Amino acid sequence: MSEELDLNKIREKITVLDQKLLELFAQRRALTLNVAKSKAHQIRPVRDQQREQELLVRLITEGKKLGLDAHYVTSIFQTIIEDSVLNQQAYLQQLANPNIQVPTVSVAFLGDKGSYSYLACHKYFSRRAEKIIETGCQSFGEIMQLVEAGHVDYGMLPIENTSSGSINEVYDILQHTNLSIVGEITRPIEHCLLTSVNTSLDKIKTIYAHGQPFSQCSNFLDKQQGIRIEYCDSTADAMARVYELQDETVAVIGSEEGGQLYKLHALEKAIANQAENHTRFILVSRKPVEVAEQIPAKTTLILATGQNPGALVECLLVLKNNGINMCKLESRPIQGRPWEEMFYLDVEANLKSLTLQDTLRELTVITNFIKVLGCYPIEHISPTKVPGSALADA
Ligand SMILES: O=C(O)C(=O)C[C@]1(C(=O)O)C=C[C@@H](O)C=C1
Repeated sequence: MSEELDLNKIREKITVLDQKLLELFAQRRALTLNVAKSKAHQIRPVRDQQREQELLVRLITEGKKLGLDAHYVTSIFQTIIEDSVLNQQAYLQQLANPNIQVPTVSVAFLGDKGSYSYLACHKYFSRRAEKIIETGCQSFGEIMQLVEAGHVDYGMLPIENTSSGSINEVYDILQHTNLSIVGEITRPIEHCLLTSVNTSLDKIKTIYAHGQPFSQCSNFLDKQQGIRIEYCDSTADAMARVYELQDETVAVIGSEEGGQLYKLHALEKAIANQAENHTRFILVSRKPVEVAEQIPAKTTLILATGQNPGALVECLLVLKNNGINMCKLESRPIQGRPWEEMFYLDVEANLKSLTLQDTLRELTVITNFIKVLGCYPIEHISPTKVPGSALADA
């Protein structure tokens, strides 16, 4: 066989190229850290979407000359830019909060190894800490208690999901805590049906699942006949039970990534009702953080209005008049005060800004109760769009 077609030889060449690519990625990352240092100096925002667009259009054009598809080039560089922005944000946050606990952090989360919360912790701290000391918990209340008592630095809590909506239990707990929200992370939730032994769907008699994944996969489950659902405290708990059983008639709903930690494999993938299924998690801590001016910030408030008509509208008008965008509004009953509601608002503004300070003063006058739950960097990096003309002839 000619050397050109010798598989081992070709793979060796690919390995060499991949190594070079990695080194180039690392070099680019190091340069963007210098960009962050320069921006810290000049107080310029991390994100510069005009620069991103110019960069993408140039790379698409150059890529086409090399026979590379425009969508391929776009998706690679959007991922690189997302990493660059998140890295710069993490660096600037360290500068703004020199007292932040690093390089080792302790975090409490729901479930055990492999739960969606566990995966969110690892993703969140991957660019912020060298070592994570993990504490899996059985309930959201336990997570809050561990952080409040100082046994751990942080608690990771799921707060909303694009399919099943807000997680009320977490909202209710936030009414009664002194902890601050210091970060957020949104993760894709890719539910799979996982098994511990080789089997087929028609043999499955019992599915273990936590309530949230169960409701998010209701369409798939409705189609399965004669299957019993066994509710578990967490996805990790469900996965551990299925691993122990080593039974071809049982399966669990969980992520493929988490399942790997329990030697489970996916029998069915993408079983959620909605193809795009994401959960937003919040990170709580005893001490609030400051958000660097170069980073887009979100502030979460809770407030209670009087029972008079239009009371909430009045509050929203204060936001409107101050040009503050509200990205989430939620209401929950106030315990012990039937029919009265506590409102939770996420606004896109930095607590340090004069505009938000003025807004809070105005809101204080017209509400019965108001509290800031935290101000933290917006973690969601929406990809910069490239003009259709650049993508054409792909
Ligand atoms: O050039 C900058 O200003 C950067 O911050 C670097 C970079 C990139 O990684 O290329 C990242 C974020 C900006 O939105 C634009 C470009």
